[in-house]
Amino acid sequence: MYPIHVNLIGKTVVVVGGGWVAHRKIKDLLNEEAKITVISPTADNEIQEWHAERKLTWIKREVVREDLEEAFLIVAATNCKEINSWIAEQISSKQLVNVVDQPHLGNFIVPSVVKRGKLILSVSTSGASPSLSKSIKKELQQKYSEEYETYLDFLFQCRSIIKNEFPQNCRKALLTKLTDQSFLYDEEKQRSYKQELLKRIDRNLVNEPINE
Ligand SMILES: C[C@@]1(CC(=O)O)C2=NC(=C\c3[nH]c(c(CCC(=O)O)c3CC(=O)O)Cc3[nH]c(c(CC(=O)O)c3CCC(=O)O)/C=C3\N/C(=C\2)[C@@H](CCC(=O)O)[C@]3(C)CC(=O)O)/[C@H]1CCC(=O)O
Ligand SMILES: NC(=O)c1ccc[n+]([C@@H]2O[C@H](COP(=O)([O-])OP(=O)(O)OC[C@H]3O[C@@H](n4cnc5c(N)ncnc54)[C@H](O)[C@@H]3O)[C@@H](O)[C@H]2O)c1
Repeated sequence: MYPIHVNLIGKTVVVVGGGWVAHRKIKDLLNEEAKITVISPTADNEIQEWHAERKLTWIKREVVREDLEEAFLIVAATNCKEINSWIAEQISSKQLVNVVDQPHLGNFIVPSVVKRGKLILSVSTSGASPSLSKSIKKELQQKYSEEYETYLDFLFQCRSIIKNEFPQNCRKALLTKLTDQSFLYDEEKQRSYKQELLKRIDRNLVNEPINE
């Protein structure tokens, strides 16, 4: 299994089924700003609310082949094994499909995820034990606290400045320095370091060492 992070903004996603498993996958897909269509004769209350709020489109019937044609990504999440396998058979080699009850029939599986802003930690057991993925996720939630969100924004901004303004030969040292744990919980230190970088650029001192 080759792990990748896919940009789903505006992409057409079809979820077949409207039960608990579909619900869990849809919740995460909504955060990705995908264009979601749910095909299912029944849908749980929250899926119906999302439909009413126009966050997704629920088509209240059984799936047909045409529903799948335009989709970039498909989740086969019905409680019917035969329907889920049939969905996997309809998919072209250019589409992504997740089959929730027979993962080997699809071409991707969904990991357990911790998000802290730009930091994304995803855990998979290659399907061996979703429960273990969930429990490792809980350990990571403890270890990687909320502060990482601000810290990642700081790293992103400093790295952009360094990449654009500092000479190649001193970039690596500066970038490594930024991952020093002492920055993590200290927003004041983050601010002053960023100021120092900008000051260096203003004064044309980009080759001088920085003592933070
Ligand atoms: C990570 C997570 C993401 C998500 O779904 O959002 C996810 N499953 C989660 C939870 C979970 N799933 C199941 C249980 C009950 C306990 C158990 O069975 O262990 C629990 C625990 C719970 O609910 O507490 C049952 C289950 N899951 C699959 C099957 C079918 C099979 O194995 O054949 C069955 C049996 C159904 C049956 O009994 O019939 C299959 C898959 N589940 C995966 C992902 C993929 C592999 C991930 C990996 O590599 O580890 C894969 C292969 C396909 C996929 O769905 O992409 C999410 C954690 C959410 C979180 O982080 O909080
Ligand atoms: N991958 C996972 O994480 C995971 C976890 C638990 C269970 N499962 C498996 O996922 C499957 C679904 O579980 P659930 O709890 O969501 O089931 P559920 O019974 O709550 O929901 C099934 C949904 O599929 C819909 N459906 C049935 N036939 C359909 C059709 N022909 N076209 C469109 N929709 C149709 C139903 O109307 C219903 O909304 C189960 O088979 C279970 O084995 C997977």
